[in-house]
Amino acid sequence: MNADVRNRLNQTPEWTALAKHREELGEVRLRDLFAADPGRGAGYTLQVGDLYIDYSKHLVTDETLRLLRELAAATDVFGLRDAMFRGEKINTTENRAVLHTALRAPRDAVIEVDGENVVPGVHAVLDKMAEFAERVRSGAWTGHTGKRIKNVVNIGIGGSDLGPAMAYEVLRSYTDRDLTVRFVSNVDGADLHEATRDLDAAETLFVIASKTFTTIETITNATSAREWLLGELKAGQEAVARHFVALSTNAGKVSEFGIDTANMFEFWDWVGGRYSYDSAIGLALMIAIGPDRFREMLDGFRLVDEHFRSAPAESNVPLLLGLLGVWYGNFHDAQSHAVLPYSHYLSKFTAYLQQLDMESNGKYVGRDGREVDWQTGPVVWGTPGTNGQHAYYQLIHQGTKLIPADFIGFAEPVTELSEGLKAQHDPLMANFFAQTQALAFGKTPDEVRAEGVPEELVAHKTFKGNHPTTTILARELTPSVLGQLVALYEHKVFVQGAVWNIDSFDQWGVELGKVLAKRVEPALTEGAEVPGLDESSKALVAKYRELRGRA
Ligand SMILES: O=P(O)(O)OC[C@H]1O[C@](O)(CO)[C@@H](O)[C@@H]1O
Repeated sequence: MNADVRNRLNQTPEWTALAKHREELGEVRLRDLFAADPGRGAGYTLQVGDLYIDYSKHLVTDETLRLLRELAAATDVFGLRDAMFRGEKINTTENRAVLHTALRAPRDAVIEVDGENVVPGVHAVLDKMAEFAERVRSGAWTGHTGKRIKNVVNIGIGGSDLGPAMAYEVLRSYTDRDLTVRFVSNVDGADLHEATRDLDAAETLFVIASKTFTTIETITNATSAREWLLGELKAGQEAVARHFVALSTNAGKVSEFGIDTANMFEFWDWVGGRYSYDSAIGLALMIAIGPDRFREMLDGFRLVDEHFRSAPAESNVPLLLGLLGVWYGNFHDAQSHAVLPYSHYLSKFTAYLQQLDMESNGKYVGRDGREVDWQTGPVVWGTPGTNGQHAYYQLIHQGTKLIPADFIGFAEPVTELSEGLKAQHDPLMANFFAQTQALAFGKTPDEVRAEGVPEELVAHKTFKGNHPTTTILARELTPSVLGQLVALYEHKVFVQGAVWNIDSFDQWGVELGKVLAKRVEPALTEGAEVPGLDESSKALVAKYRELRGRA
């Protein structure tokens, strides 16, 4: 499709057909869709790897899905997908390939960037990580004073934090429980303070994770961590080598910081920060769960990569999930998307997805540099479901907004729970199934009346239902299943960016704030004049200085 036509996405026949179809469907009711097709519950489902996907509770018909697939074909989603897998530079604003899929490619795969096969490098780093992780886990790697490492503190932010921190939580029951693993991201000194205050520096390894190794928050925290360590050990610079390793693409900056590049685990500019936790950025995770589990996780990623690459449009799960998001965002004016896991271990999963999705698709400029005039990425939010039920589910059930949601749950509790605690799994999952049922089918006024509810309360106790959800169900939360889930969302985000014609792999929107913070800081510390500072910010800075006794 040529660029001009492409930029007028909402004037293409495929888009117009969807808009017309939406009008014709009107207020289609899930109750009616199920009544008309008793096979819908079992029929509107797909399987990818261990993930069973139920999309029956969506406001769609076969015709909706067909039209959405036509939009995907017209926007050449699969063409862009193939270009990504081939290593073409589809991140055009940064002139980079997008190859997180190469991070989980098998050893014998050949994926070229600028004529060079990147797969041997990927496996060389994985092997180096595995060797190091085993040395730490076995006690062979010791600190400066000869003590065994018992604590690992990952310092990084954004993609250099959220992924490994999330995965560490998810796979906690697979971790070495004798190791303390913590994640520090915030430049607020309280974060590092709380992470280190009860640790013995002689037993602590800092993993400095930064793709660029220039991110102010990370370098500031790493510098403070080094001061803390040297102060606690009463040692000189020579102690750094046993207590600091770096995960980065920037060897120059790593050695400038004082970390021996022999202790650096490399990755590449074709790995986006938010797509990086299965690269060297996962080192702290690998130390925690061990190399074998880490590789199982990579296998899970690969399984979904292969599915995305080869499954036909009708059964391609990332394509389906991406298109459902387009349906609600562009044809129902939904502004947000909730991800609601029914697993305590997935407590950081939605926070991780926020960066993955919102930093990727939160854009109003298209690939051609022109402003788009259609909605792009949604606000992604959510927390573990049962907690949400007692907080914000009221709004999902009876509020005025349409909030499509993903429900993620597991048939089995984690193995290490006691029998008593395992017994809590059925009540947990009863909530899981009950909620999507209530959201979809609600409760009619007549059903409420039949319960003898006084007439003045009938409206209050009525649930309109028709709230769309996807249910993702797997037997057990394993490393492989985590990899499958993450790859599923990565590719879903990809599909949406492709349809909307935006570059999902840059993040220019985070730059302005960084530049302004640098300019404002001298005003806070020294009262320096900041040229061009607006009146509101000036007054706020003055108030800050007054409150800190600096005025
Ligand atoms: O790994 P780095 O280079 O420190 O960057 C951290 C994060 O900062 C960002 O660039 C946003 O500011 C993210 O995309 C990235 O994950």
